[in-house]
Amino acid sequence: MGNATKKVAFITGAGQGIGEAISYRLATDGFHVAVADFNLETATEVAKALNSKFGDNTAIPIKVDVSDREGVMQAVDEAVAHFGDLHVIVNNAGLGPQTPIETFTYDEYRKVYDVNVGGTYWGIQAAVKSFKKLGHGGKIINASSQAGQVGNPGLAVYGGTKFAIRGITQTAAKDLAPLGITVNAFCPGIVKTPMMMGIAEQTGKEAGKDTEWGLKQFSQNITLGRLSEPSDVAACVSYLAGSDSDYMTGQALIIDGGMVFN
Ligand SMILES: NC(=O)C1=CN([C@@H]2O[C@H](COP(=O)(O)OP(=O)(O)OC[C@H]3O[C@@H](n4cnc5c(N)ncnc54)[C@H](O)[C@@H]3O)[C@@H](O)[C@H]2O)C=CC1
Ligand SMILES: CC(=O)C(C)=O
Repeated sequence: MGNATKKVAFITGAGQGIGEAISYRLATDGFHVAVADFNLETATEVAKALNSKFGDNTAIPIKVDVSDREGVMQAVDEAVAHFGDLHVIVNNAGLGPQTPIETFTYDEYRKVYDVNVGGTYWGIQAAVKSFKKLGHGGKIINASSQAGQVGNPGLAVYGGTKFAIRGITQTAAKDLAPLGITVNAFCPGIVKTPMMMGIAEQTGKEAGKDTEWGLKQFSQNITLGRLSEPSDVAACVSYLAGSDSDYMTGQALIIDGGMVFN
């Protein structure tokens, strides 16, 4: 069994955007947080900020490339060795480039699938290995998207990965329930992060317009009339990471301000 006094969460893509907000929210909820990112500089900044707000050893930064299976295994082991336990993994890291359907290349397809889908597979495997070693179940939380609910123009590759992540979530939920492990996904709408600003900029550029125009193309049908803050998403992930969601598995929680109605 593990020996941490607080629960422990491992969060990928935690150096900025939604992952940073999830790190902050789970630290607020009382978790130790492994702030894992390809960019060690931003991960270190986030961990430093959490330690200064919530106390020493609340968080540690970890460098990881989620597309590298062995690297993910090692990164999760590093977090468990440091904190002594693991209860939650949030497979949040993702890439979201525009990929025009007629012209995207093999390399673009491979890169996005390796990070978004591969990173989710390897995060699941690493978490299960640790949960089993620690002798308890746990929670696996995967980042899908509203673009994994409906097709978004220009996002053929990204959208494919986000639909795939919902499928992986349902399958893993069935495979892992006997081990006391729940697996759920979250599906944000249009969230004000560097990723979304990049997509909006490119959409605008291709139409000879600016980023603001590009953003409007994605955000004009939001029922609540505003874009999402990263903290809106983090609040729902807090629910998925906590005991209130214990009787929930294989689900995809849609947090999109009413863009997609099922
Ligand atoms: N921003 C949005 O509107 C939406 C985002 N999402 C999903 O939420 C997740 C987070 O998105 P954002 O915060 O917007 O993205 P972002 O691009 O702002 O941040 C992503 C983070 O992941 C890290 N990262 C990228 N590749 C990595 C790799 N191979 N290994 C480890 N870390 C890596 C980056 O360094 C960065 O810190 C993604 O999975 C995205 O698809 C879903 C729906 C909407
Ligand atoms: C970036 C993203 O997930 C969108 C447009 O839904």
